Amino acid sequence: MAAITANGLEKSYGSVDALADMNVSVSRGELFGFLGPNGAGKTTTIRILTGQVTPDSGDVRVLGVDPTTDPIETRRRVGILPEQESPPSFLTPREYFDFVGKIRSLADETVAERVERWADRLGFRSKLDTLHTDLSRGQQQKVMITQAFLHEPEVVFIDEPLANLDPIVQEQVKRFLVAYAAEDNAIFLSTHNIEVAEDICTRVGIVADGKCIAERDLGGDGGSESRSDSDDASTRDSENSLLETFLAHVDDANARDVPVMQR
Ligand SMILES: Nc1ncnc2c1ncn2[C@@H]1O[C@H](COP(=O)(O)OP(=O)(O)OP(=O)(O)O)[C@@H](O)[C@H]1O
Repeated sequence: MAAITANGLEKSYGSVDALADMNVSVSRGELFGFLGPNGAGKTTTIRILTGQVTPDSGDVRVLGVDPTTDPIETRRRVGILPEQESPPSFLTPREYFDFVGKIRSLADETVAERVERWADRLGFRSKLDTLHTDLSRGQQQKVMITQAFLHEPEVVFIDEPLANLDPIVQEQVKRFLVAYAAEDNAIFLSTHNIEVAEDICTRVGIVADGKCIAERDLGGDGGSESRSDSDDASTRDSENSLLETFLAHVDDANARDVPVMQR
């Protein structure tokens, strides 16, 4: 059973069609990159998959739960790292993690032990008792990464996890994400950053105009293995870099005459 599926998702905001027949499926063990330009529909898809927005039509399942009818159970089971979200300015990281631990039904000792581990992993131990308002953007980002993984969820949705982090921490987070997905979890990673996707993702979906217009297997180590079903487009993709694939499909989509890859 796939960890995440979305079939035929449509969503409009007034006259703006954010999603138009979005289809995507992610299995356990995958670090799936969701790659697309501004306004392509990535955040809207994540918000539907995490029960924050109701689609106009289409079916979604996350760990067998329907986020449209059971958003609370969905959010209980998954981790979410939203784009550009800050921890509460009036709390310290330790207070915030205690709060997150409570709503995640974690024992106090479990929270304390995991917080220590994450503070060491990301290098913010000295800031655990500093108000968030006095932390840098990067330090706040480390806190947000920690809260997403605190309950060790089987599925994690991440919007641009590496923004504001220094190169050493970026590398640590990337290696952590690869290892976490490999432990039979699923990570859904939305990004504009093709190099990051190429570096760590097992597979990417390229999104434009509210739908997934192409997919590419990367073999999990930045390799260039192509999909097993070899139509002309995927054969061509296997010979191109991810950047070339991305630009080709997005340009095609913008011209609105792309032959959509069969999925
Ligand atoms: N709450 C909203 N009200 C109106 N329009 C919205 C809303 N949320 C998203 N949109 C529109 O829906 C489209 C898809 O937006 P979405 O945020 O899903 O794209 P995205 O791929 O995440 O973009 P980015 O990479 O810039 O974050 C855009 O045209 C956006 O302006």
